Amino acid sequence: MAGTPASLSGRDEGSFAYLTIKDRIPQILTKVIDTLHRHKNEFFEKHGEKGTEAEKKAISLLSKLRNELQTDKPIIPFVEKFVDTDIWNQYLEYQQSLLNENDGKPRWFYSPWLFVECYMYRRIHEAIIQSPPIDDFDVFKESKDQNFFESRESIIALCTHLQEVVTAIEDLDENQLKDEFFRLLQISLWGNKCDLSLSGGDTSSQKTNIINSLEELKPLILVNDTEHLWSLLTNCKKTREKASITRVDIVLDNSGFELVTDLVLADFLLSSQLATEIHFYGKMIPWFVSDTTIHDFNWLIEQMKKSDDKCMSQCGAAWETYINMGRWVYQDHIFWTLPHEFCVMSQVAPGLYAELQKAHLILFKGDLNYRKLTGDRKWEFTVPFHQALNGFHPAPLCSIRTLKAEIQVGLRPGQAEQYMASEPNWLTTGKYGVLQFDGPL
Ligand SMILES: O=P(O)(O)OC[C@H]1O[C@](O)(CO)[C@@H](O)[C@@H]1O
Ligand SMILES: [Mn+2]
Repeated sequence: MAGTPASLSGRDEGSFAYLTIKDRIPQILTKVIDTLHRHKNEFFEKHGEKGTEAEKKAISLLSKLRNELQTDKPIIPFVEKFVDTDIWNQYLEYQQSLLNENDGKPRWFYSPWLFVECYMYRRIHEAIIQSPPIDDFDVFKESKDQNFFESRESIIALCTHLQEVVTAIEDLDENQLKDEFFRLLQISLWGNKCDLSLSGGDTSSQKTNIINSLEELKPLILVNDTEHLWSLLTNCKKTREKASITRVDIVLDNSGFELVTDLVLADFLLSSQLATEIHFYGKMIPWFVSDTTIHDFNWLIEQMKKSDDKCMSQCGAAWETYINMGRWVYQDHIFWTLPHEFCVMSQVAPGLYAELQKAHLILFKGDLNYRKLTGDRKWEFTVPFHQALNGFHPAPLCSIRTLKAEIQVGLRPGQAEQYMASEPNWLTTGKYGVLQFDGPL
């Protein structure tokens, strides 16, 4: 693509991309294989010998995949028919077309990191769907659920807080509402620390009450555009006609604690009438270990509803009502599990792009979405966010992301250098975060 910098890639030895492909991805694959092993008896009980055979088949396909990766073999096309197989295989051809003659085929440690990392998760899915009758098994389900259970205390604290706010909402003045909005945005931001891909699939839950840590964490927000979000939504609220809507779309990231923080924010947006309708987008297949699928979304709300904690169950019941009333809408689209940068969405998935255009504001949760928003490219730190979006402007948008990849744009001159000097890994530990807005002011 002319005028855009090169992609992050495993070609850069020692880079985070390189280390992810070398260490983290094989570790995740090994965990997936272990998980299948551990469920052997369950598969047998459910499907008899056929279940055992399927487990063996999936494991052999995944072992082959791990071997291809570790020996830097060419990226091979998908064979199993699925809704996105043709698009994926076309994309593989496109990656091939970008190479010079003597570069050979796209390879794990040579091609763009975003592409090969997405490809790995799609290959895991292929191994599973090639192994009926266990073809609907989510290899990451167990760890996603564990993250939710381990975060119980923080979830209770958060739900208790939300119930207090919602009960008193009519009495809150403009400043108090604004403070609450900022608080819940920050909670949703730090909720993004809890993904299971960065930790190589190891547990990463929220064990402390995050509300008490917000002040301490504030200096770690490198770009904080929350004022813009507040102006935009209060403006919508003031100018809105009686019957008209304000729609906020949330492109979800991880299930478990992070999803609770997002739903709490979504609840507040409706309760405060800053929005009248929320649309959520999840993944159609298990993705980057902890990403939310429709099963995770429904499962989590069900767990909340039947919790023995009163505030948790109140939240669960309210959220179910929002869904039944159509004020919360969950939407799937295969585009979210393709390897494409978002700047090509209008060509690759025009229907989805048109859908996003209906939003007054789009919130993109998490690091992978940031990588796709900016194309996972080696942008200068001071390049404006608007420029790095490379033409992707369906509606005003905001990235809510903790930094877990060597990419960040829109910083002030000197800001990056300041962190670089004292903390060489500042870009990849999830310690820092951004609430970064793009849209007309
Ligand atoms: O859940 P998130 O915030 O998208 O983070 C997933 C992250 O996992 C990693 O790919 C590491 O494997 C990050 O670099 C990546 O973006
Ligand atoms: Mn994720």
